[in-house]
Formats: sequence, C-alpha cells, structure tokens
Amino acid sequence: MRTSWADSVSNSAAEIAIWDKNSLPRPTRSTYVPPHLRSGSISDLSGPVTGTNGGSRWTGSDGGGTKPELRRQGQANSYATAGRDAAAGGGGGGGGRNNRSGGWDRREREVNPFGNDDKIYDIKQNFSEQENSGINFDAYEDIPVEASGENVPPPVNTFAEIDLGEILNQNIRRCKYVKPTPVQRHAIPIALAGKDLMACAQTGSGKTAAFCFPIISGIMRELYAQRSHVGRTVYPLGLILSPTRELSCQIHDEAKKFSYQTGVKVVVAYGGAPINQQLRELERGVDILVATPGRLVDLLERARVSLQAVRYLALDEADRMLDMGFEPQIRKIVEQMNMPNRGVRQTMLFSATFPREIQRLASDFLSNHIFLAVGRVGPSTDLIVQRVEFVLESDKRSHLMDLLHAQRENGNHGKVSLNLQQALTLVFVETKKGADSLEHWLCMNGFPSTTIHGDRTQQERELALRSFKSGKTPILVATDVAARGLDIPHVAHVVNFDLPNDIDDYVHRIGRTGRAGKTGLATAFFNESNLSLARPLAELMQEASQEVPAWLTHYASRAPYGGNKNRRSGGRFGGSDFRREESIGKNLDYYSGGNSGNAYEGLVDIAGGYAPGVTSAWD
Ligand SMILES: Nc1ncnc2c1ncn2[C@@H]1O[C@H](COP(=O)(O)OP(=O)(O)OP(=O)(O)O)[C@@H](O)[C@H]1O
Repeated sequence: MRTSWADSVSNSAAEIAIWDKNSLPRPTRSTYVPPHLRSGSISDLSGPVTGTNGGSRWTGSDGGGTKPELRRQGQANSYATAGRDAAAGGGGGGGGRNNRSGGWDRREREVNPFGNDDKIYDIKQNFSEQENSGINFDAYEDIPVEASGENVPPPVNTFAEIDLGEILNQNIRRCKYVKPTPVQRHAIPIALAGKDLMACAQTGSGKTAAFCFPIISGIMRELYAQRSHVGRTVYPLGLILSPTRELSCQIHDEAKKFSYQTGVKVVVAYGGAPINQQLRELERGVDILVATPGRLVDLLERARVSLQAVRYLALDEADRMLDMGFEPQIRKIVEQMNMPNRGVRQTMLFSATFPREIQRLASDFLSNHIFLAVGRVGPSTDLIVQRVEFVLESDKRSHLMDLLHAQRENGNHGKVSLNLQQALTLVFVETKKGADSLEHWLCMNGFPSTTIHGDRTQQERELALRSFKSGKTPILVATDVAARGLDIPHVAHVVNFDLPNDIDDYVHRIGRTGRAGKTGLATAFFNESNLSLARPLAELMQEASQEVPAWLTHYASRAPYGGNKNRRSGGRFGGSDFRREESIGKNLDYYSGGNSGNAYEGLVDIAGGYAPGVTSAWD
C-alpha cells in the first residue's frame, strides 16, 4: 500500500527518537572509529612501500601494475568507546596523524561548518521547522521512478533505514534533513551496495547528498581509511569532479558539513584560485578531493595528487562532463592516470539530464551499472511555473524592465507569488559581453545587479555570487557558467533573456529556482532566432502541465527538431537507460513506479520484490 512521505517521517521520527535516547551507535555500526581516533599512525611512506592492504576492496590489479601498495595501519577493533565519544560530539581525541603536516588534530583545525547554529535537532522539531520554512518535499512524492540493471537494491523510506553511521546521521540532522528525497531513497542503497550507478534526477532534488553520503560512509567503513602520502603526493580515496569552480566549491562545502567530525577530510581544488594554497591544504591530508578537471590535471602532472588509491569516483553534472568540451580531460583523468579500473573503483554519475549518446560514452567508465531515473525531465512539474513570451530581440530590455517593475511593485507575476524581501532574479544571457552590458544597463536603471561569466576573474566571480546570495545585488546576469548545480536559496525567478540552443541547458537553467520543494517562476523570451528550440520546449512544457501558448505550438509544428538530445533519449525522464533500448535480450532487471497511471510497464521482479501488485517503487 502506498504510504505518504509524512507517514514515513513520523515512523522515522519514532525510530530516531529511540535511537537518540540511548545515544549509542546503532548495533550494526558499533565498530566505526574516526581515523583520527585510531591509535595506529600512518606509516612513513617514503617511496613505494609494500605492506598489508589485504581486505581492501580496491586491492588488486588496476591494470597498470604500478600502484604502490599503500600501507595503512591502525585497525579499529577496540575503539568502540572512542567512537561513541566522537559520536556524542566530542570532536575526537588527539591521536593525530603522522603525515607531512606533522599531525592533524581535528579539535584544533576542524571548523564547525554549522557555525553558531550547531544544534542537533530533534527529528520532530526538525520536521516542523521544515514545514514552517515552506519546504515541501511532498511535492516530489508522486513522481515516477525507473531503475534498470542487475540486482537493484530496494529503496528506503528513511535515513534510519540506511546504515550510514551515527556521526553522519548527526550531521544529516544538523542539516535539518528529515527524510531522504526520492533520488536519495533509491540511489543511496544502490551506492552502499557497491554498485556503479548512473542516476538521473530532477534539479534541486538532493543529488549532492545522494553521492556524498555513500562516499563518506564508505571511507568511514574502510578498514584502511587512514590517508596516505608518498613524498609530497597525496592519495585521495574519493574523487568528485564537477564542471565549474563554483559548483566544486559548493559540493566541497556540502561534503564538509556531511563529514564533520567523521575524520574524513574533504579538500577542493579548482582553477582561477592560487594553487599554492590548495597544495598546502592537500598536504594536510585528503580523503575526498572535489575538483574541476583542469586543475586536477595540473595537480596530477605535478605529481602532487595520485589517483591510484581512488575507491570512489563521482561525476556531478555527468552529461556535461562527458560532452565535447570536457570529455578528453575526463578520459585522461579516468583512463590514463593510474586510477583503478572500472569495477575496481566504484563509479557514480549524476545529472538531471542524460542524453543517450552521453550514456553510451559514459558506459566506458562504468562496470555493470544500475541506471536510475527519478522524476520527469528536469524540474518537478508542480514547483516551477514556466512561461514563454514572444519578445523581439530589440524589445528584450524593455520587456525585462517591465517584468522587474511588476515584480518590485506587487510582488507577484501572474499566479506566482514572490517574496519580495528575499526574491532573487537570475537572468541568463548568451554571451559574456552581453552579460556585462545588460548588467550595466540594469544598474543604470535602478536595479542593482552583478554578473558572472568566464571573462571575470575568480575573485570577481566569487564576489558576485556572494553579493547575489546576500541580496545586496538581487539580480545576477549570468552565462551558462551558472546554469548547473548552483543551489542558491531564494532564487524566485529565472529569466531566459536569451534562450539556449539545447533543451537540456534550458532544463538546468530553470532548475536554479524551484529547489528543495520550493516554488519558482521561469520566464523565457522567445523569438524567431530560437526556432530550433520550439518543439522540444513545447513538449517539455506540455509534459510539465504548463500552459503552452498557441503561437509556440504553431512554431513547434513547423520547426525542425532541434535542441532535442534529451527528447531523443525518450521516456518520461531526463533520460532512460540506453541499454534497454539498444539491446533487447540483455538480462536487465527493470522496475518502473510512480503516479503516472502506468506504474508497472515491462516490469520484472527484482531484488526487493517490485512485482506487480506487491508494492510500487515509491512505497
Ligand atoms: N533530504 C533532504 N531534506 C531536505 N533538504 C534536502 C535534502 N537533501 C538535499 N536537500 C537540500 O536540497 C537542495 C538541493 O540539493 P542539491 O543541490 O543536492 O540538488 P541537485 O539535485 O544536485 O540539483 P542540481 O540538479 O541543480 O544540481 C539543497 O539546498 C540541499 O541542502
């Protein structure tokens, strides 16, 4: 029987309340000890060493035969008490690490990423706070899910059902996450089962946590979680790649929150920022490296980072990472830099869109992966009101001005109410010059704005983002550099001043609003220079139950089929498993669920029992 999110929240509340009361680690996780609490110190790795790493799942051939065996000592058998201390919030003892920085005592160094607000919320209080703040995750409840691959682990309903460990669970509560979002419910069990994963889920639906939790938890579990270095080279166990500097910083910030007091150290490296500072940070030790591809290649070539120990590889915005711009770099990183082979490492690819040709490319990096699609293409249907208006090129500025005035004066735009105190507007344009010029014009006309694009220095970009987030300049004019992944609270309105050529880019752009269950508005200015987008845009809007203007339908019926990588991939989702479409007869398990009125197409029974008439993927 279908149960609602709210029902399962009360169940999880009860479970967690009991668990909290005893303030003990859950029985299944009593042995985890943060690495910094372990008495064994890391070996002096002055050159390739031999030693024991038996039992490590990434042991074995990486194909290259050059992997130094990293000796990791200090196993965790008798540390349950210390683990409980840490779990209770003590922050850990000063076991220290004998690494190049001369020891890493987290009591001294680990800044509390939750700041002054570091309360571990009671789950019930937490839930009511979410309600008060207007977050409505029930908006994601009835969306369809498809999973295909061998032995797909069943989804969970609550974080309590997932064995992430007490410290990580405390951090989840600190983040005020009451229950997993749909993609987390499905993806985390798959990742924890050690399977490779290609996950396609709506923008703003919590994909970051979906790959961070299993990586952090996996590193915590590894018996060999002590970090290693040889000379000045560091050996991260987890590598998270993302296409933009700002997104890498954001993932780093999130991952640091999730890994607070776990002993798992997260470091970020991205271009445009001084490399020396990043090198110093790396020298202090790194378990998870979050990076943009260019800077990572630089670090690899300087032999300051080695990928030989990578156990977990995650590509965020994976379709972007594998399109023409990035693919050669990603291939170099994954295939030519001594990273353990697919099947030895665990690889996870996430995005809101997965065109078929990119999936095909991506399968080079995956081993027997599970394909997961959660929700319809792009953003949740109910959360974002999409409007498209016919605006001639020459009228765009005055039209934008009208919108902004209306927004300023009455706080609403059509049926969408905007909270004017906090509403931020993100305006996408095609070119860097166009961004500067529009920003200047807006400022001259009394609308404080700033801009972010590739011609600005990294310092300017970061400043612009801060100024926008704080509301000091409530309008941000951006090129596609801000289209993916950025999670900026209070973006109430996204304006596609210039529409992109690709429908996927549109999906990601409008996904900057309507995040985490909140509502938003997306307005697009369309004219005859956007003809190739007419059809996919009309289809996308129709699928999302949006009002499609008659003139757009007319253009769509006459237009060539452009901007449609995503549409070609078929199905109700931002992508569907190309393996199912391409090779009938491959022995893939498959389930499909949700409230689409057709919950069990082509269904086979799989691990977890998603058989017709038993339970839907969402229950
Ligand atoms: N379980 C949860 N409960 C409440 N909020 C959550 C939960 N998981 C994630 N969030 C919040 O939801 C927001 C969106 O998450 P995130 O940025 O990971 O989305 P995403 O799916 O990666 O989006 P995009 O496709 O745009 O990159 C963030 O503010 C995050 O803190």
